[in-house]
Amino acid sequence: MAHLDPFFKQVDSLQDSFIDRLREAVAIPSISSEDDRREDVIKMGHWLAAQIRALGGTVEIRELGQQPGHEHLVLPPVLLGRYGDDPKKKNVLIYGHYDVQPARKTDGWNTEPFELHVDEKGRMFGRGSTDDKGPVLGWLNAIEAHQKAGIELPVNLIMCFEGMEENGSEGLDDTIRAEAKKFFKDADVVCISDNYWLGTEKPCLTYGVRGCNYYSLEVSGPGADLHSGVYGGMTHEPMTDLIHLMNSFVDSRGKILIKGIDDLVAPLSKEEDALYPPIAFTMNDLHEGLGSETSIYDNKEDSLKHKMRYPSLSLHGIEGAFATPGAKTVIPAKVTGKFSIRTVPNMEIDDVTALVEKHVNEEFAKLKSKNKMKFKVMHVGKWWVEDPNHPNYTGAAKAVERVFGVKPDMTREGGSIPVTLTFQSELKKSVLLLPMGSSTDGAHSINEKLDKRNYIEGTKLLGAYLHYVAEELKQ
Ligand SMILES: C[C@H](N)C(=O)N[C@@H](Cc1c[nH]cn1)C(=O)O
Ligand SMILES: [Zn+2]
Ligand SMILES: [Zn+2]
Repeated sequence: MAHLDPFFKQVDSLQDSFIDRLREAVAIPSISSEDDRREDVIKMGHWLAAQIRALGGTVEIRELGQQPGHEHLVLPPVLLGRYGDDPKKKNVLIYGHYDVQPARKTDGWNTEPFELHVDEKGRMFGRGSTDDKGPVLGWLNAIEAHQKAGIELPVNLIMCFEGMEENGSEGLDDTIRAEAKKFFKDADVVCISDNYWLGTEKPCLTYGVRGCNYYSLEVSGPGADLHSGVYGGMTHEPMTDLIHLMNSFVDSRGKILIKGIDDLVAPLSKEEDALYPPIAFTMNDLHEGLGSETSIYDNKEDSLKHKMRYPSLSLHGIEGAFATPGAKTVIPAKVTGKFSIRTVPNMEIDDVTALVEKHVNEEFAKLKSKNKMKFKVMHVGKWWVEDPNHPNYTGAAKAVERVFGVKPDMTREGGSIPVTLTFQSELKKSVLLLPMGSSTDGAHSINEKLDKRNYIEGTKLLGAYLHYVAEELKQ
């Protein structure tokens, strides 16, 4: 595919303007989980639609109405876009999200999270740089570089970009179901760039994700926060009860202590066991990503299995807890613990929830507390696994070899992208995850970044993939 060379050249010469495009995107604090940022999420959706239109694409802005359970909030729109409409070409459906996780400088960022900061090593710091604004813009960059190189895209693009991915993808599944036989009806394959390489050097193709069941647990008792000197020892304390419950879920080696969870996990076959040793990943890669040597397992195979094919339970935080510096002698009246379980084959969402709820009720009963406890499901998304031998994957593997000169690792993602399963089951088409960012990008963390190399070579990869997958689909 010699005709890709002028495209690659254009990507190189346009790199400064591609970085400016990312700078503009990062400057919009589109945090989907914070009520007072909802306007910014909507603004970001409109900014993205304008970018697509400026490149000659069309966009329908699908409004989703009020957010269920939070009726004071309007859901950000889903963007349904198209670029190219040639009936002789195959159609690639691309998905991404334009919302981001929360970020404040005071969380420990070295630079302002919503100002793109490029350092001397080419690391581009900013919230959303790798998750998922950089990859989404990679698709637009690829279109622009094709135009400037005078090369036609070999496929039509169908686009689906949402603004609630980091907050349960509210409203998206219904849109996909409603559009499966309409807007998405011509899609031949689906490609999503919204996850990460295992390390920093070798690209990967990802054929699975873990699911995520996210829960909250509220414990309340006193009518208001109390003075611990005046009432301590005389009342059931909500925080004490909550800490007991939160401590009963998982041990410090990551073993889930909720009865019955392990029985839901598909057994490891010999064939699957053999997939892990060849993966180019080292304990150093893991330690670099962790920023420490606090890994539970001391070998890569066990580490990878516990990321890719076993469940994990994480404790995320406690609302209402006294969390600011100082030494306030308070008994919080109401505290809400938040935790989630990353699920894997064959764990069904409702079976997991039933076991968690039973466990919580039994543990709370043991406390004989007069406090009130409320267990809630905040959001759920199921795991997904795809056939990695489909032409969607062989095409992508050829594109990786062309751009990076290596065969990609085949991985399953530890994070969750519930829409993968929705696309697979509603459209009955192959879904591929083709990541741009690396393991050290710090998605969801402080100092999130995307390396310039990953952004620029990643843009080439997304463009090259369209050519190779078009070829593979012809055969
Ligand atoms: C992998 C993807 N970029 C991502 O970060 N997904 C989120 C989605 C989510 C949020 N709540 C539950 N799932 C994740 O895996 O945390
Ligand atoms: Zn993401
Ligand atoms: Zn994310």
